[in-house]
Amino acid sequence: MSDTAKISLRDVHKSFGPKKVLQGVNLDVGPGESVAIIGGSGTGKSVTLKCVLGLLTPEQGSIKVNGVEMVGASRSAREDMLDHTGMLFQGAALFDSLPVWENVAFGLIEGRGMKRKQARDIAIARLSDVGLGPEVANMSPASLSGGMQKRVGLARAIATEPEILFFDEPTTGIDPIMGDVINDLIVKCTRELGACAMTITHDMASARKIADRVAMLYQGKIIWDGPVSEIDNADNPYLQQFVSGDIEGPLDLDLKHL
Ligand SMILES: Nc1ncnc2c1ncn2[C@@H]1O[C@H](COP(=O)(O)OP(=O)(O)OP(=O)(O)O)[C@@H](O)[C@H]1O
Repeated sequence: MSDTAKISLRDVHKSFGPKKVLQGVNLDVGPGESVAIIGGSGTGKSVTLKCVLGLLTPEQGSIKVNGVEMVGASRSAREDMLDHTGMLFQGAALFDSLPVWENVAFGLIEGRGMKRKQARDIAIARLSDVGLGPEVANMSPASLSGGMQKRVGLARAIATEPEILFFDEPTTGIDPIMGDVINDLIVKCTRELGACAMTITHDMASARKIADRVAMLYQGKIIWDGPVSEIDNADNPYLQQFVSGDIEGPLDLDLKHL
């Protein structure tokens, strides 16, 4: 798998002072595949994502994106990688100073140098893909509901037709019904692009819907990795406790982090 993987992590270690967060993470995301990294609060999901995006540097291990080593990569190699990716941030992270369409078109105008008129037309088409009409194009993101902001964030993530999509806690902060709408849109948009996706989430309903495969992070390692269809029958007590949400079980939930 690692030769053809779009994203490949090998023996990734990341510490903060004495705190060892990642202690040998191995994970592959294949072409067109959607993988969710699940795990409790503070297990290192965000740290893993930040390492892949180059926002944090692991002290050991390899992270390849499209076959290119990202650990210790030059700024231009990292920018080239980011040019092929789209990202839906937790909380959408839109610029309130720009109208909705310019948020969606940001990567097209700033990254690709596209003319504003053409970029605006594409932005309106992408907004339509996520169920938003042209009337929202000139609105300020601040005037939208949380669910609409997530949709705009998704439209922005897919605007440049990336090969790789990252979703950071896509359903956090919105109600379960809107969360389900976002999950459906993520599946639709990812499929239409033929992109691969890496999602970090602690929302099992979202992971089940979005992902082909789930990888569970615990104590710095992926302790279970398998198809979504095998989650319920998996013989792994850590995964079972996490999936069922039981308080009692082998997961060593460190209450200091909650
Ligand atoms: N920049 C940093 N400096 C020091 N410690 C950090 C830093 N970033 C993360 N950590 C620590 O790494 C651990 C893992 O954090 P991380 O944010 O990856 O957890 P998570 O699994 O994403 O949790 P959540 O679901 O609550 O967001 C935590 O103990 C956190 O305090």
